[in-house]
Amino acid sequence: MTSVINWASLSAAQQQAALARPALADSASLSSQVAEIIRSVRANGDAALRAYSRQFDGLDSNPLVLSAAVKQAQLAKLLPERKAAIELAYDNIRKFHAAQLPCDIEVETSIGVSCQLKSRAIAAVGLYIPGGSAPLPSTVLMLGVPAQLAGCERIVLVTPPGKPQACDIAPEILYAAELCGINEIYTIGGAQAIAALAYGTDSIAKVDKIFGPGNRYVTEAKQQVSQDAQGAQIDMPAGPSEVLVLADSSANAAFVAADLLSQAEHGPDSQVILVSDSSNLIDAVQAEVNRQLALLPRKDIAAAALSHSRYILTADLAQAVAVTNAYAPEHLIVQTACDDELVEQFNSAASIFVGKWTPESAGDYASGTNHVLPTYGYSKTVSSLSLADFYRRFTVQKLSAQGMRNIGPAIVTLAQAESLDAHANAVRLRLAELNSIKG
Ligand SMILES: NC(=O)c1ccc[n+]([C@@H]2O[C@H](COP(=O)([O-])OP(=O)(O)OC[C@H]3O[C@@H](n4cnc5c(N)ncnc54)[C@H](O)[C@@H]3O)[C@@H](O)[C@H]2O)c1
Ligand SMILES: N[C@H](CO)Cc1c[nH]c[nH+]1
Ligand SMILES: [Zn+2]
Repeated sequence: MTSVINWASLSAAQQQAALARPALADSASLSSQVAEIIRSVRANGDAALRAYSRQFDGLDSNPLVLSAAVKQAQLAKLLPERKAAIELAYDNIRKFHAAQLPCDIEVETSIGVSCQLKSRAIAAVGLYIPGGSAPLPSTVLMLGVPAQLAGCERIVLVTPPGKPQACDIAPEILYAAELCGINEIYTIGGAQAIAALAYGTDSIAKVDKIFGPGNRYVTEAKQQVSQDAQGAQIDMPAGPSEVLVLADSSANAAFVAADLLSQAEHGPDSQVILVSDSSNLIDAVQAEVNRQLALLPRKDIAAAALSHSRYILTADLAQAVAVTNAYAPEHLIVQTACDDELVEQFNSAASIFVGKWTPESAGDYASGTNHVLPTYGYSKTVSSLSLADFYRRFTVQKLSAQGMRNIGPAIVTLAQAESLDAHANAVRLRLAELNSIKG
């Protein structure tokens, strides 16, 4: 059993340490390892991609490009009930994201001065679908549906190939991709896939923006390429899964334990936290976690994640809310006697699951919300993935002669205040011309 942390007894430094992310440990060596992978892909292109597939994914020769024939052969293996479930999830995700379509706006700020805000789809997007430890067709929907709705011209999907062959991309991934109209698919994963999307190789043309979650290598690579002007923009740091459950004595311990385990099974560096004002509930959840863990096929992975899980006892629910806001979880599940009241008090969770009938699995797969979410505490300022992320916004302004007369003098005054005479001249010349026409 993991020991229970009594929050009130910790110093500020101990509280901060108790909320540290395991995936961020040893970040210096992670950063240099990933930098070397990116450097090698930039220097050696496809050859580097094949070498890393051999090293990390155990593949002797990776074709890199998924052929139409292999795709059809894999799709033929799809089970009907899985096809139906993917379609249900697709429909719900599409409904929720279609409601987010941006509207262009036009405002006349002064008479004769028109300002517009327009949105246009980003032309080329790269979607990273994790596949190291489990293929995630649900992530194809989370990224592919908004890319399709936005109307991105080129949608590229990369995913690590299953063993023993590069063509072993799960049929569910391929069917979800087909629903989203994605035809350009590459059998690569990890930091090397991110480098290929950001800089291009002989087989893969570079994209403008990279989307998608992944393990610590993938997430670090996304952050590195986004800091290079020649690289690519990214959606957000969406690393190893995290869930914080805030529950009181009214919660169902078996449900809470199942919710914690559902994220612990993602990977050894996932993090799951229970915060409660009830020590009885914490004891009951710990017992349930041990009982349910033993029955899981992925118990070794979940056990590794549980080794850095936390059970935090707070003095009351107000303190539980404060701990939750300080941690800024990717996912927050609330199971208390006053859920709706508490929801208003959270200011940093990326996605919130309210009440005993709302497991995180609902949002992971099929409620319609997006499961690509910021981790590592970034949700304090970074939002969950939405349709807007697939657009670029830009402004358009147009002044008529009257508009120039109306705001020109103020522009000249402001330019003079900034000692930027050339700025002022660009307006003075026009005002002079207007005055001469008038005269
Ligand atoms: N935050 C989110 O929105 C979100 C959503 C879904 C999944 N996730 C997370 O995505 C992650 C998926 O991880 P995964 O590992 O299963 O798949 P992945 O596709 O992210 O990573 C697999 C790749 O990692 C590379 N790799 C493995 N070991 C390496 C090493 N030692 N050095 C360098 N590269 C190495 C390999 O190239 C491999 O192909 C999980 O942590 C899961 O929690 C997050
Ligand atoms: N919980 C993950 C996001 O952290 C998303 C996911 C996909 N499949 C199952 N779960
Ligand atoms: Zn999940």
